[in-house]
Amino acid sequence: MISYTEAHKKVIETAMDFGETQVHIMDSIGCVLAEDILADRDFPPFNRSTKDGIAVNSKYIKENDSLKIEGICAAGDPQKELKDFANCLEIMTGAVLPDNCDAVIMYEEVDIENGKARISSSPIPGQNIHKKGSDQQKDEVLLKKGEPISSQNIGVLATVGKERISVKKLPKVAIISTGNELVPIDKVPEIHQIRTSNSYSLQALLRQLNIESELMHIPDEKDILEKRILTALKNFDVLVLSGGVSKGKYDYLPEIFEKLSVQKKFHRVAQQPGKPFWFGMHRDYETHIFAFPGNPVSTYVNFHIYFNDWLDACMSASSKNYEIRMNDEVENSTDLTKFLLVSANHEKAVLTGNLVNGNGSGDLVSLSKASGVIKVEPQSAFKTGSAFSYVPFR
Ligand SMILES: Nc1nc2c(c(=O)[nH]1)N[C@H]1C(S)=C(S)[C@@H](COP(=O)(O)OP(=O)(O)OC[C@H]3O[C@@H](n4cnc5c(N)ncnc54)[C@H](O)[C@@H]3O)O[C@H]1N2
Ligand code: MOO
Repeated sequence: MISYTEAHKKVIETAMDFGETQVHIMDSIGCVLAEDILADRDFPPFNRSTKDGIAVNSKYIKENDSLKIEGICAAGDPQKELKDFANCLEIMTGAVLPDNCDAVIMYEEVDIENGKARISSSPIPGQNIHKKGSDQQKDEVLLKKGEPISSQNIGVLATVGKERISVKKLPKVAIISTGNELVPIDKVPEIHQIRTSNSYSLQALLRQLNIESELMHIPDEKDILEKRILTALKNFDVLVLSGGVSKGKYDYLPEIFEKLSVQKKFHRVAQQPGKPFWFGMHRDYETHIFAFPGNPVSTYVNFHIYFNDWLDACMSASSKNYEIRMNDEVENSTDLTKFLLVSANHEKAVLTGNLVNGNGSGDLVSLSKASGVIKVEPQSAFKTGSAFSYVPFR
């Protein structure tokens, strides 16, 4: 059995590039940019008024002058021109500063009467003007290839006219549940049966990562497992399985993978939950297999501590590291790396957490009370207030 650190390293080592694809701007949130996004023009593209008021030429006017109003510059009007430098033009926020003007005085500082504007102070050149190119200049890189696209980035993409964007392609994933005790969620289970909750948790997690996936259920029968897993290996980039990898008489998956020539990278990790995790790759089809143990907490935690980091590596994105201070004493007297469920809070800008009590890795409702897990090294004990590496669920 290998350690969690070794297992994690082996998973990350198999990360691969799935190529690029073009998506509509509104389907790009959360995707990773596969192209640099350049400024198609200066930002702002013209000297832009930041106030509603009057545009003037500061060199030709002084305090208490009464300036004749030549006209109005609205946002959306092409640039106008101040004819007489001692006059002014009314101007609206977002309008192009007229030619021969170098300052804007806001309405609150002007008295307008009979087509004239009296000013109470001398304007400073450049006041209330958002200067052309002062934010960014044409052809500057606004968003870098490799950056994840956030909602803040959407406005930037829109303003440079990128309706379709080149992003990193995400893997095609099949979620496979195994086990004769499982029934679909629209069926009422017999007393000895349960509904297949892991399939939906996994699909939800993948959806949060923008990955659409296909659900499959395969009964515990070797011939059917072999046939259907072979088909899935040929048609998907990743198979995420839950269940069927431990020591049970019907835990056929490791032997089926071997029969189908899937290269085993490891089976079983010195960790809890999630010890019976099986991970491998089919060389010919380049399909990755994450076969998570069936207990719901094991499946869910393993997805976070392996799959998420693997996907980040595939997207050349760096995984985030969080630290949390625990309000409880924490102890791990086993030889396994433990991942304990915690509920986290922000206290004075510090992330703090409390242990979530649960009934082990079969207690899926305990997951709903948790916001993530902390990693606790084997044979260790910590006082209240100690810091841990934290993996958030959301
Ligand atoms: N002799 C041993 N027995 C077990 C060991 C061990 O080391 N030696 N490890 C235990 C650990 S730890 C785990 S975790 C489980 C994992 O077993 P499997 O991966 O083989 O999973 P199953 O036996 O098929 O199922 C376990 C449990 O999970 C439920 N399950 C499975 N799939 C789903 C699903 N899609 N949705 C909801 N729940 C699911 C299943 O009904 C079982 O209750 O093995 C221990 N045993
Ligand atoms: O490790 Mo198993 O994942 O505890 O139930």
